[in-house]
Amino acid sequence: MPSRKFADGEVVRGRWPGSSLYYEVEILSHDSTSQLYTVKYKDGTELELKENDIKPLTSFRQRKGGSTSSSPSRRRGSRSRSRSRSPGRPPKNARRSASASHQANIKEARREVEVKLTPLILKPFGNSISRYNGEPEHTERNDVPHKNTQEKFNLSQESSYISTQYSLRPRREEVKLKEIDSKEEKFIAKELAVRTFEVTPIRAKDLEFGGVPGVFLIMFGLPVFLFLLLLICKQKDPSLLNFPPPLPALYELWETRVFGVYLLWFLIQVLFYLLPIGKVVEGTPLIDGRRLKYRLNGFYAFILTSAVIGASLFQGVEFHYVYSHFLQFALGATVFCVVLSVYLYMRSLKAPRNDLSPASSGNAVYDFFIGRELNPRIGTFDLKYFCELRPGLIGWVVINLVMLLAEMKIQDRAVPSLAMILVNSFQLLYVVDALWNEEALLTTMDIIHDGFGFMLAFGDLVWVPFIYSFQAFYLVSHPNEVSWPMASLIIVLKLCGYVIFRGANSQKNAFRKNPSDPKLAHLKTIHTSTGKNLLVSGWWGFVRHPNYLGDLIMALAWSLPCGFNHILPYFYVIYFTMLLVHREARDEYHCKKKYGVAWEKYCQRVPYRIFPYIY
Ligand SMILES: NC(=O)C1=CN([C@@H]2O[C@H](COP(=O)(O)OP(=O)(O)OC[C@H]3O[C@@H](n4cnc5c(N)ncnc54)[C@H](OP(=O)(O)O)[C@@H]3O)[C@@H](O)[C@H]2O)C=CC1
Ligand SMILES: CC(C)CCC[C@@H](C)[C@H]1CC=C2C3=C(CC[C@@]21C)[C@@]1(C)CC[C@H](O)C(C)(C)[C@@H]1CC3
Repeated sequence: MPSRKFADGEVVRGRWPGSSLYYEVEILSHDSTSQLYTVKYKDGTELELKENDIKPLTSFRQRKGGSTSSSPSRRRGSRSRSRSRSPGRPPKNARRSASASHQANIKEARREVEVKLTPLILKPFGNSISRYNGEPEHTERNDVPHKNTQEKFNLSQESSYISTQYSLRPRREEVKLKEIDSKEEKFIAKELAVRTFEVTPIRAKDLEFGGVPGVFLIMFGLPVFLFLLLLICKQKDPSLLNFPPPLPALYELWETRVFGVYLLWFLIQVLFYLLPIGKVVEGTPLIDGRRLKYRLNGFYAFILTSAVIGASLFQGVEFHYVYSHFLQFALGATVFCVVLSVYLYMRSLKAPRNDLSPASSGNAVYDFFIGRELNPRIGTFDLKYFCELRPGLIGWVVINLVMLLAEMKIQDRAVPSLAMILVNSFQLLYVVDALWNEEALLTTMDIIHDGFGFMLAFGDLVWVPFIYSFQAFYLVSHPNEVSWPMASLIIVLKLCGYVIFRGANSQKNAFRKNPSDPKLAHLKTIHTSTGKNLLVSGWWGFVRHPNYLGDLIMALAWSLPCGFNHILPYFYVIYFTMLLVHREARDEYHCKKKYGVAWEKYCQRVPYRIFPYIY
């Protein structure tokens, strides 16, 4: 195995890609396969460099007097606003490295020529995000001259869908110099673009969910856990202190007829998805700049499903069958999800590199879980997008209705209990809201970052319908009478959660769609070097994930109608807190990589992640 020249932690000088400029960097790691070093610039930018592009500090001659540019960022003087923002361009008065002395003429020439580089942004939702939003005295830009402010040129794959390229606009005519300048800039821009669009599998240390052992455990543990929960919940005394009931053998749970009903449900949803109704929108730009088209007809699918369910009830279809075969349905959905995951993994092996998810790692087990392909499609049929909102989410509402009918039947009630009505209506609102705001799904981590594999297939098709309906399932065999004053308090809590959840999501979506929306003009923002801004006031100035806070408050309101006799109905709140805390950490990691210094500034301005003054 070839030996490495530089050790981890060593401070050296690394060449900025595409230029002949060297900046102080720290060696983070070395990949013996690709022979690349991961280095960190002073502003936090992490890049992979070849050994040839790294020099020991001692090989640089220091010049007295000049200010040192110690990162790809440039400290700008008074006229620097109109000058290049290229990482390869040296700052005015910047010290020159000895190794870059052959560039001297070019650099001298640059002093005479003013060149303006304008970031070309690949626009999410077709709106420019390069415009600065907000009043100057209320906002801060991280690209104005500032002692500690450095530009960050993020080349990570996460940021690639908003890649920043550079166009040159010479202000004065100086043909020769302009040519030299433009040649070098074009080269830098090309290299940046190439690197930006590169899909490199993530290294083992970056694997999420506890890496391979973690995802292995989740894949086997979660289905078992699901069946245990459902079995415990069916017991007369569903206390967790009781000995858990034994899991039935798989053949006892398997019913081909149930599986047939499940497939029929799935196919009906496919049919509704394919209906040419609803507007077509473009998703966020992909790694290669392409933007996929999505038809927004989830709400119509819900209306049509409601019509079919209503007609079936009218025809006397026995919905109790779903309740009495609930475990069998859960098994049918799990089997379907495993088959789907195998198909997704197999087809991903033939997928072009650009179609792979940034989360994929190259490890078969991990990729089977997280999903290798980002947007698997059969023609225009987007499998992930379809599964995320249709069979599982709408299925959840239908299951809740089944539980409501089962409660009336089993408890011999003329009308459903207030607790059941509360749970049903709260969760109906949540699902309808998701379908009504379907376009917002296109900017979620699931669509942009995670591939479509076992995790989302199981989450969408099994976990959501069979676990999210758990409160209603619990109430069928464990009635709880809720007083009207208590119900009023729970309704207020639910509405508070909903206002925060919807307000935060809508504010962010509107801002991402059109940052210069006059309705958002009062909001303060931080500018980032990707061209995208971050909101620092409004909901996003309250905590860093106000939408998670709202979601969690709603989750509590869904459980409270079940009373306080058992912890079981609170399982959802506990699980969801863990999910969102973990999700927040994942998002934080990606945003830090994407926005660097600007994200750190945001964290200083908005110190709490989800719960104000707590976390
Ligand atoms: N019921 C359930 O089981 C689940 C529900 N959810 C819900 O789904 C919704 C979407 O969640 P999720 O995709 O995780 O994440 P978010 O909708 O919170 O999106 C996070 C992204 O928002 C952008 N962002 C972060 N901070 C700011 C800011 N200050 N200003 C502007 N943009 C910012 C960043 O992306 P960029 O800058 O690139 O735009 C970041 O990556 C949430 O409401 C969540 O509660 C999520 C998981 C499970
Ligand atoms: C069990 C696994 C380890 C984890 C599974 C997680 C999934 C259940 C969730 C991941 C993200 C989700 C979203 C929603 C439902 C749950 C899953 C699939 C969502 C569709 C719920 C409705 C919201 O309004 C939303 C914002 C559209 C949600 C998007 C994310």
